[in-house]
Amino acid sequence: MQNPRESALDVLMKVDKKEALSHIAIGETLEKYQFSDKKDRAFFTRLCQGTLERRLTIDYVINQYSKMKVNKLKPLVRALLRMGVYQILYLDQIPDSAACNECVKLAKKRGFSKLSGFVNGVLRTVSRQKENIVFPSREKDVVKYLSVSYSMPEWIVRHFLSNYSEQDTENIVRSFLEPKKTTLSWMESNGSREELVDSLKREDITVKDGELLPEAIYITHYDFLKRLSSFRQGRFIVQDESSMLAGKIADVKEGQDILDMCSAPGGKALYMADKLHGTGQVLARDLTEYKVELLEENMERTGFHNIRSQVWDARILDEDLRESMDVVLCDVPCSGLGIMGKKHDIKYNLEEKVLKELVSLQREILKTAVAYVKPGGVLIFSTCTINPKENEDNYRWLAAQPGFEPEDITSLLPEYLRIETAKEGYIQLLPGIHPCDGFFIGKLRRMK
Ligand SMILES: C[S@@+](CC[C@H](N)C(=O)[O-])C[C@H]1O[C@@H](n2cnc3c(N)ncnc32)[C@H](O)[C@@H]1O
Repeated sequence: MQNPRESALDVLMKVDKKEALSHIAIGETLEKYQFSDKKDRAFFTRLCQGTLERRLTIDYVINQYSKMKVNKLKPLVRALLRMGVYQILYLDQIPDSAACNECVKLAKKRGFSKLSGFVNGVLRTVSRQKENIVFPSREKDVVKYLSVSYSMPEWIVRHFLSNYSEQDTENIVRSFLEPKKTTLSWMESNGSREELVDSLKREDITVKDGELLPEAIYITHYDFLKRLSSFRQGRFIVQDESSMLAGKIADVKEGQDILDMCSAPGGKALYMADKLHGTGQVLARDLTEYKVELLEENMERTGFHNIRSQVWDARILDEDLRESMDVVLCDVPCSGLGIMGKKHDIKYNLEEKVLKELVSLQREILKTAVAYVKPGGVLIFSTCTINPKENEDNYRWLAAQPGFEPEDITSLLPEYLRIETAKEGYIQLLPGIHPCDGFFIGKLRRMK
């Protein structure tokens, strides 16, 4: 990586122009420069992620000190200013003068010499005024306050406030800005947990036990996961504990037939295949070839033989599978409001009207899902969102289907998650309140 700031600038512009999703653009650059200096790669990643996750706060600050509003600026100048302000406000180890100078140099290098003075002026003013910035007052307008302070669009803040207390809403939006955990899910079929931990430590990775499940391992100080020998040997998959919990609640037993209707890139399907210990079968489906290829890459890496992939639109009923499955997992496409800390694009790209469309798509998928569960079998419904219309309402609809009843999941949960709703068959995990992504899991059984 010749210049991490220039690489970050390219990513920020691509994302701003909606030419790529940020995690993909960042991942591609890291892959391209996988042998570059570890420090440069870490700085590049922080600069991209930090600038993106704080974008609304940064834009508010730029608008205070620039005579031209952020949305009127040329894309390159906008990206440079955002990146510069991020360094000035949030990266203590970078002197403000270095942040300004490097942005000015990049403006000139990219053919914007005439605007380099403007870039310099705005950044130097922000640097001088950074202790005096006036942010919206909580007392006057709590929505604006939470939106600007935690870089969250106002409609999402309003949406959270309509479902949660002001304090819980603040905890949720704050949590999205906290340092992200990378969590590995140990694949027990491919070696012991001790062997995995030893192998990670040998490659200088800091390892800590997860909080909710024994499979979970938190890692820090790693550089490029795909280069680790334990990754190549399929000893783990990257998976948040909330997703592992969906697999755990499915409570699979050796020899079972399992259908995962929306499975790519395969996290939960692999978790369940692992628990079958080489027996039974997971049929893992997704909508497109591209998605199924992502799943297949992970299948190949873990080497599991009891999982089969297939392109299939989950809205279409497959008569051949009617009442044939011990476990059906329906991890539906959703608004993703629970994972905005990891996927920064969601909060900026999602539109309120899409929430409704998602509920009807989910309902279409759930309608076919119920048909596949054999008498005595279970249906697991999950999402990575925190929207009652996508979660509790859909779950209630499922519970009202003839022959289905909610199943108490209390005994399958770690002690501290044994909340009241678990008895009614579901749990809503909230970021900032529980130590994982925002996630919903519900379980129902078809009566014999
Ligand atoms: C939440 S993600 C699944 C994550 C996956 N279960 C895992 O643990 O890795 C939802 C998936 O639903 C897929 N999807 C969307 N519409 C679909 C449809 N009509 N039929 C099948 N899959 C669909 C998306 O491609 C996406 O991969």
